[in-house]
Amino acid sequence: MISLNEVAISFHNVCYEIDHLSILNNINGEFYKGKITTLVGPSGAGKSTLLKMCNGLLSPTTGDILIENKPVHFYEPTTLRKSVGIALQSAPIIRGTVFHNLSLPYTLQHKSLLESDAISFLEDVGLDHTFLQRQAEDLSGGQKQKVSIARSLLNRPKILLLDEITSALDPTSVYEIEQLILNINQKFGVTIIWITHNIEQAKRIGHYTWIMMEGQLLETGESKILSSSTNGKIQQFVSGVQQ
Ligand SMILES: Nc1ncnc2c1ncn2[C@@H]1O[C@H](COP(=O)(O)OP(=O)(O)OP(=O)(O)O)[C@@H](O)[C@H]1O
Repeated sequence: MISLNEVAISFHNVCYEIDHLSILNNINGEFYKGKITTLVGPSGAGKSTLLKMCNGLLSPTTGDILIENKPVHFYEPTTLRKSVGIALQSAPIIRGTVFHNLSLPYTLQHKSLLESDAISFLEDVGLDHTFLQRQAEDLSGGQKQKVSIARSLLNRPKILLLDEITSALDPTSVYEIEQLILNINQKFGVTIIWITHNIEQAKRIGHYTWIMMEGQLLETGESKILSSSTNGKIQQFVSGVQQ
């Protein structure tokens, strides 16, 4: 039986310009519900720009982006930010305890986070209750990233955007973060879009991959395209990154 993927986000002829400079050029493609899509390409290809369009941080100059079949501008910005979470390379941590850091999205919504819920969010990212009262600034890079991911789960997002979240981490932490993202994807069915410069990671983690270059979407498909693509530019990019 063929199972058809449902679409979480679709791009239709999306262009983005700054000061008449083309940053994204006619992007057409789909991110599938409950799947992990890795986004790869050389520095400056437009990956972060494209990611920021998925939660309304940036808007296309022309073209349309649909989230669950509705245009991005249909959603109220705070509703959109709740259903599309984001985690960045440098996990933003503020002074105070892990509990204080975790509570932040709720504090901003004038809500309070129950300690039992905070523990459950920490457990989802592989940290036990003893972390709750630790000073967040004293944590290792990998632990800070886990707290940041736990915080981005607080609003129970349907979609999670990840921008190079493991590029500053040691191999053990990289492995742990990969495992917890896989777990979040499987346990909660969260759609993941993950920018990475690590081709092996893109193949290991992604069900699908988008390959971008110079503001264009060169190829999309199952992540094996990173090995099997016959496009010379892609072959050159992949072999260059792996050297
Ligand atoms: N506000 C801006 N003003 C001018 N140029 C910008 C602006 N934002 C992005 N750009 C340019 O757009 C291009 C794409 O940037 P973007 O950060 O999306 O690339 P990227 O693929 O994520 O790169 P990297 O892998 O290095 O993070 C780059 O050439 C960048 O310099």
